[in-house]
Amino acid sequence: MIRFEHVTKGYPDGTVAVDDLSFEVAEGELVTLVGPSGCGKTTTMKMVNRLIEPTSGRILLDGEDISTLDPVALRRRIGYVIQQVGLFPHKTVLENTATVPHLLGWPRRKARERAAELLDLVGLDPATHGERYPDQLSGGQRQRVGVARALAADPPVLLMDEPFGAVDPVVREHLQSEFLRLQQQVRKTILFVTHDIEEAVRLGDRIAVYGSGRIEQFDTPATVLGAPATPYVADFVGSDRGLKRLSVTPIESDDLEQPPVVRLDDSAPQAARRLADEGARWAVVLDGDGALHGWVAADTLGEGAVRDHARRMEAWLPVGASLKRAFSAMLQHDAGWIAVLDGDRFLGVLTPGRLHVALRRSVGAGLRDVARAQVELETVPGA
Ligand SMILES: Nc1ncnc2c1ncn2[C@@H]1O[C@H](COP(=O)(O)OP(=O)(O)OP(=O)(O)O)[C@@H](O)[C@H]1O
Repeated sequence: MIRFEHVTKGYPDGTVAVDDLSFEVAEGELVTLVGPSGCGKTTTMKMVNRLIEPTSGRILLDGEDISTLDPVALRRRIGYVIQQVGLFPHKTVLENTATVPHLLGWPRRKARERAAELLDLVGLDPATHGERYPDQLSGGQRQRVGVARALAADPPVLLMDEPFGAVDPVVREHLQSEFLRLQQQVRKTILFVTHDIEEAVRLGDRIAVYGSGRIEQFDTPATVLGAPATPYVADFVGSDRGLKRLSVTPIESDDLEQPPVVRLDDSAPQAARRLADEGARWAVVLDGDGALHGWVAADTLGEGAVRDHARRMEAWLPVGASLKRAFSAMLQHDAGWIAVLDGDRFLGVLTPGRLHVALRRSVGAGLRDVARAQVELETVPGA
């Protein structure tokens, strides 16, 4: 969808902001560009909407060389969100959001309807917030208007330059979660600049880690954290990269252990004998429909049915949740294992041992992907 081919940007004073950059962003993919200040992230992004022209190389959008396109028409195909938001102070939130549809010549009513729909999508009530002016909103709300405005004309591509940089960490995390949810719905092709590695791994399908003017590694968050390509990347992602990896690795059904399972209506003495035979100290308890009810300890199984002795499960997780959530739930409930469900269906339990295996699996899987990434990076000398 967006392809950089040997793109270099040099300035007359000899500064090389971006040096022979080659990479590709697939349709519907969110790529985060991360690196220290001055490494060329913003330059990379601004070359896509031609706010900056490369010195050499070319950028293709959907196969078309963007240098052959009219810059104004090009920008209307590309949503742009920046940290300072850049809302027009004398226009209402609704008018701000409708800016691009208006420029595209949409009828006024249609543009306003679209703007209201978008405000709703980013979590702002158009009736309450739509008629306000930007200075009557909080910083987080202004960022959301910025995102809504960028999406208004439904551009296939979004460029986002530290869009959540100006808000406090709590609001920021909230905006990131909402943004991820939104991206699930709209599936735009996104280049997202940040200097925050946490944000980069949380949001990116893939991450480009920048050194000075060059990409040092371009891969999935799990691989960048699990197998940094260079000492520079290892240093940049931080010594706690193992912990960060927990948050980008999902629980898969293959990671789970299968403990003994009993049903609520089973006879308790029979269940006790079975657990004793299997040498198990506890079992998961399912109801008649196979949905998770809770668990039962072998040494508490007396007379009657399992339901008379079973305890409700305090915590469980959906398959696909992050290992970080699993680990955090184990700590919070002081539990040695956590049940994992697919909808209502019980899949198995995650234990600390399996969690470790899952972490190693995520790096292995990431490494298998490296072949693909190398193909894309092979034209970048030294990367
Ligand atoms: N007009 C210019 N003339 C000379 N050098 C420039 C010019 N504009 C940018 N640069 C330099 O290009 C390099 C890359 O800048 P860029 O804005 O892309 O960095 P960045 O990674 O986005 O940094 P930040 O996170 O601080 O925004 C920097 O060293 C910057 O000083």
